[in-house]
Amino acid sequence: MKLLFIGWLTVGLGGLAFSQSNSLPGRYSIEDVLSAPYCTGLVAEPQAGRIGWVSTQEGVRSVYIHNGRSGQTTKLTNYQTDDGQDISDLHISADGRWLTFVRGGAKNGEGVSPNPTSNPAGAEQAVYLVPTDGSRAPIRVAPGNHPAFSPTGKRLLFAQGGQVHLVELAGLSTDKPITTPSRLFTARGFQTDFRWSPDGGRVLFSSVRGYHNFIGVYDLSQKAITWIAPGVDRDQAPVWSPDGKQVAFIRVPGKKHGEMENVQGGHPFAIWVADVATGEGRELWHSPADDGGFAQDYPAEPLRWTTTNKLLFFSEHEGWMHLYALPPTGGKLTDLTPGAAEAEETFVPADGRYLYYSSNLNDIDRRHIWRVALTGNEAVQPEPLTTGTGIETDPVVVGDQLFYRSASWNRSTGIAKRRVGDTSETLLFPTEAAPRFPAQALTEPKQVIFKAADGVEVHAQLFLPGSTTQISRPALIFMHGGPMRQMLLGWHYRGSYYANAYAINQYLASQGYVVLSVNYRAGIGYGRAFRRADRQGPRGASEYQDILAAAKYLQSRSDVNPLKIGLWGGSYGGYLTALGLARNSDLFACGVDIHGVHDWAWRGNHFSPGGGWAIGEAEAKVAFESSPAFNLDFWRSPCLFVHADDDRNVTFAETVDLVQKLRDKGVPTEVLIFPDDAHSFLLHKNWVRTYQALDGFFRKQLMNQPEKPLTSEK
Ligand SMILES: CC(=O)N[C@@H](C)C(=O)N[C@@H](C)C(=O)N[C@@H](C)C(=O)O
Repeated sequence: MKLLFIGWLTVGLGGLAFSQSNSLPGRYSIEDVLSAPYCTGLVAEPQAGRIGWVSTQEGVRSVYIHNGRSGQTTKLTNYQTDDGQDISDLHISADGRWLTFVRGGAKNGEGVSPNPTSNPAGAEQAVYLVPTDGSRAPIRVAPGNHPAFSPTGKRLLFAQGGQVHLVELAGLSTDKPITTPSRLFTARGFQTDFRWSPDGGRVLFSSVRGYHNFIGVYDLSQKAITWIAPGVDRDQAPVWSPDGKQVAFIRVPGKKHGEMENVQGGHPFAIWVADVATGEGRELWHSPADDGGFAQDYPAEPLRWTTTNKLLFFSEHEGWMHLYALPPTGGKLTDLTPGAAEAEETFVPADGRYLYYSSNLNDIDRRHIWRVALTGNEAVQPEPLTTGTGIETDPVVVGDQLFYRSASWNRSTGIAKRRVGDTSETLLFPTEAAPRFPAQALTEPKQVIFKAADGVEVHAQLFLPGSTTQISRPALIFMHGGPMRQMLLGWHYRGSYYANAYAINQYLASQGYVVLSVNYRAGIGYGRAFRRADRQGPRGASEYQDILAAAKYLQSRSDVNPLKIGLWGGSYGGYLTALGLARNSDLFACGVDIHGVHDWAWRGNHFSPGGGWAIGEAEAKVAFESSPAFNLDFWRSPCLFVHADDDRNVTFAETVDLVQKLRDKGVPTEVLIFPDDAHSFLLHKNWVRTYQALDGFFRKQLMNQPEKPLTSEK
């Protein structure tokens, strides 16, 4: 696939020439720092003593399984290329014999899956099954997603076109190990959130129907659906009681005419319980305010019913994302994860005795694993299971072993284990470092805290070049996307998008820049008030104060050249990059804007109703004024724009429009465009090209050095 590299190059005004002697020769390349395997999708089947995960290395995605009893790790797939086909949604059957996964990206509104290689045959999203003994290659079951094994592991449900399908798993010895998939039942709406009953005889699901959702139970023997407490609400996240006689679910108010999605807002929610036999339900608890939405969207398991008969759910009603316990008969609500911190990924073993979770408690710019007892009446006492300067997330427990995703400031995210209670970890995967990965050449980021003009405290991570000579260096400000994200003092856990960003900030420091990664307001990690800061984004861009404060911090450093401060970021970070250049080209010498939002008012009308931020007609003016596109008269600094045109999060037109308008004004722009890739680039080589272009652009603009020749395409 040929890349379009259209340079609209106008030599930018340089300001103070940056001394050649300050640009340190890179001790490693961009490909080197992106060469380590990166592990995601950690899943456990404790009954079978197994865990599974996905390892992505330079775009090659592989599925692994580890047998906790034998200690053996087996690679179950043999994909060989940077093919742009994501692998996700792993599950292991209770008997441990099968693993299922989804390969390929979800369809968009036109029913098309991402096809980043521009494969003329197109691309699909499909469900696969693979025996855990590695005896055969994965079996493509059917187009679809959301696979779910039955309790015996002999059946598999999956979604196709919003309907529930079933496949039976025969013995491996037969030449036909699975039956032909068939639709299990038909219901109106879009079925999701499948849950097998403990006896495997019924399937619990959510039926999404526009303004409302119903919870349904399909009985396989009666071939009948029972609707659970149908109302005018959006019922979601249903779970079974341990005895299969009841279900619990989260009830969110139904949609009103004209109501639009708002990623930053919240909505009231309630916890309900119902009898399956009668479908009759009742409310056990409701949030005191609009504390739902993010609390249910962010975690993998928004609601659980433990075998120790407790309902566990997330809520922000006390100002932080905490997990709460509620008796299924109603009554006292218990905060299981107290403290000025957020709880994220969770795991509860079958015995229901403990909750394991990841949190930034007592270490707000990292993540560690904690545990809290769910039985007995003793006071809630969270116990730290991992500490130190690493980043640990996604806990799962098999027997007495705790497995989790483990990273540090100079190690990409792998899979580690330790006996519960031990202070040291064993790195299970990868078993050896990638040959080119420059672990010894990386710099440990330092925590920096400063205040914005309105007094809001902002956390950041500072990456300093290795050289100790105090010289006046160029500096770069990195801004994450979302904006409900948080960069950390180590390799990021939220997929390759942010793991790559962390790696490139390391690389830029190695090139001689002072790099500051800014956790601006509207991000997570610092409580609900910070995340839902007033007048953010399209309502006034209040978070821009934090970027100005970051610049002020850098200007105060004697090792920074105040005339050579650049901006870079992706998506929401691209938005803030463009906003900085539009509003303060006097402060920011240049920028790299990767698929940024540039016109909130346009997004509110053309991306989705309200643009995901509930931007209505009444707010269109303030939304436009909060956008980079609002006033381009003062934009002088050069900008490199990078965007893929099958972007389903930030429309490609946002960059086409802005670049054309900047060209009309003679503003120096460059573009790097990837036909058919998506928002978070699915092709590793596109990330490499992006960062090579970013490296060359900053070298030219901030170090007055010629761009390095691009490495040849592999
Ligand atoms: C509806 C909406 O805006 N959802 C946001 C999560 C979103 O898509 N944000 C993008 C602008 C963005 O920053 N995307 C990536 C980088 C992310 O981290 O979400």
